[in-house]
Amino acid sequence: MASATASKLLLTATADFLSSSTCSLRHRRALAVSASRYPRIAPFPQDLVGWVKREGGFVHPKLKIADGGEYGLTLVASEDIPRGSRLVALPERLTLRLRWSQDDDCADRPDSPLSQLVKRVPGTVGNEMGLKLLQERAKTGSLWWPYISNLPEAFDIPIFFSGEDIKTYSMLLLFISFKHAFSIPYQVNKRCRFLLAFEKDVKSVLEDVDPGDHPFSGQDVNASSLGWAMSAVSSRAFRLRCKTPQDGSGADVPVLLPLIDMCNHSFNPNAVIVEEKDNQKLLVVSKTSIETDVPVTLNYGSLTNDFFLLDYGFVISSNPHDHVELKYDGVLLDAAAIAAGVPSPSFSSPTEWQREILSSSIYMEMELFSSVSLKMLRPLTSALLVQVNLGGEEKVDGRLLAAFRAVLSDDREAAQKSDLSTLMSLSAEAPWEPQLRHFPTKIMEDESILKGDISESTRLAVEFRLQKKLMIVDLMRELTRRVKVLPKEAFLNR
Ligand SMILES: C[S@@+](CC[C@H](N)C(=O)[O-])C[C@H]1O[C@@H](n2cnc3c(N)ncnc32)[C@H](O)[C@@H]1O
Repeated sequence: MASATASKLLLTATADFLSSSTCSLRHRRALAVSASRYPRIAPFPQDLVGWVKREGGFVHPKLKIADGGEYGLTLVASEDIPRGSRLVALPERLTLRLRWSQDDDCADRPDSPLSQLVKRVPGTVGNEMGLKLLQERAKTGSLWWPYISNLPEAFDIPIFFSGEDIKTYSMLLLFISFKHAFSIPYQVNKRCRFLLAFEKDVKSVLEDVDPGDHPFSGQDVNASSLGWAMSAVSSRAFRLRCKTPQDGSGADVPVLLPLIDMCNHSFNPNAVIVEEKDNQKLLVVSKTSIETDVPVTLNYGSLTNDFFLLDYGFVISSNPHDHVELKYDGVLLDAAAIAAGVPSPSFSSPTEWQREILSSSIYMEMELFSSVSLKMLRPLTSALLVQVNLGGEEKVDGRLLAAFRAVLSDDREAAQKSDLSTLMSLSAEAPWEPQLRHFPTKIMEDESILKGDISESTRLAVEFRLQKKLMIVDLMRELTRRVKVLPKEAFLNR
C-alpha cells in the first residue's frame, strides 16, 4: 500500500539549465537522509522481494538484493544455485508498461488524462513510458509504489552532469573529426533541449486540465522530473515485443520489470530472460551455476560505450563492441599522412579516376550496410564526406580501406585489383596514427586522474575517454601486426 508521502516525492529533483556551450540538468537532492549508499526514492523503501512474492511472482529462495559496490544494488545468490534454475518469475500484471484498454484492470483507459497527455505531447514510446512512471510515482495508493520506492532517487548519467564534466567529452572532439552527431556533448545537448521542450509541451497541456483529471495528481512536473523518469526508462526498461493491439501491435515496447531490473550487466551473463508462453510469465533463468555471493547478471545488449554512458551511466573496460565514428575528411587525412611520412597523399584532391573508384567502392560498401537508395547517397559520396567506423567487431570500416585503395595508389589497375587484406597494409602507414598524439591528455595521465579523489561524473568522463584511447591504441597494434605478416609484393604501387 502506498504511503501518502509517495505523492510528495515527485519534485525532489529540479531543473537548472546551465547556459554554457553544453547544457545539463542538475539534480537537487532530496533533503531526506537516506539509509542506503545508493539513495532510493523512499529513504526506507519497501521489501521488493516480499512484494513480488505477495503479488503472485516467484523469487528463488537463495536470492537477495545486496550492495553491488560501484554497480549500485544487485540481485545476488545467498547460496550456490545450480544451472537452469528459475530465479525470478513475474506474472504479466507485475510488468509495468503502457497499455490502453477499457476492460483490463491493469491497463490505462484510452480516455484517461494520461492518454490525453500522451496524444497531445509529441514523443517516443520511451517518453510515454516515462510519463506513465511519473504518474504512478505521483499517485497515492499506486500498485507500483513498492517497486517505485526502490528506484534510485537520482541517475548518474550525462544529462545531469556539470558543464565542466561535459567539457571532458568535448576534448575528445579534437581527436580527428569525430562524427559530431555521435559525440557525447552533442547528444547531451540534444537530450537536454528535448527535455526542456518536453517540459513546455507537458505544462501547456496541463494548464487546461481540471484538477480531478490531472495525470500527476495535481503536481507540477519540470525538465528534471521528466529527466528522472526518462533516465529510469533508459537505464532500467527492457524492450519486449508486444502481442496485443493495445500494446502496439508487434512493436518493441519499453517495459519495467520489478526485481529483474536489479540485475546488472555483463557481456558474459550468468542468467537470461525467457518468456513462458503458457503461463504468460517472464522468467529469469540461470545459464550457469551461480556461486554464493555472485551477482545475477543479464546482457543489456552489444552496445558501444557511448550508449552505455548516455543511457545507463557506466562504461565497460575493453568493450568489444566499442568503436569511434570518423568523418572522412580529406584535408585532415592529408595532414596526418604527411606527418606519418606517406608520399604525396591526395585525400583532399583525388584525381578523376580515383574519385570514380572511391565513389563506386563506397557505394558497394554502403549498399551492404544501408537500405538507403543510392540516389540519396550520391551527393554524400561525391563530396567525399562519409562517416567511417574504427573498432567494434570488424575493427576497420571497409569504406575507409576502399578510400585508401583509391587514393594512395597512382596506378588505376592496381587500385582496382587490390583486395581488402592488401589494403590493411596501408593502415600501418598511419594516416590516423599521428592523431593519437593529439589527445589532450595521455593515457597515463588519465589513469592517474582516475586514482585521485574525483567526483563520480568526472570518473565516468575520464574512464570513457581512456577507454576510447585504449581501443584506438589496440586497433593500431592490430593493424601493425597484420602488416608485418603481409608479403612485400602485396603493398600497393605508390
Ligand atoms: C537495470 S539497473 C541495475 C540495478 C542497479 N544497479 C540499481 O542499483 O538499481 C542498471 C544500472 O545499474 C548499474 N550497472 C549495471 N550494470 C553495470 C556494470 N556492468 N557496470 C557498472 N554499472 C552497472 C548502472 O548504474 C545502470 O544504470
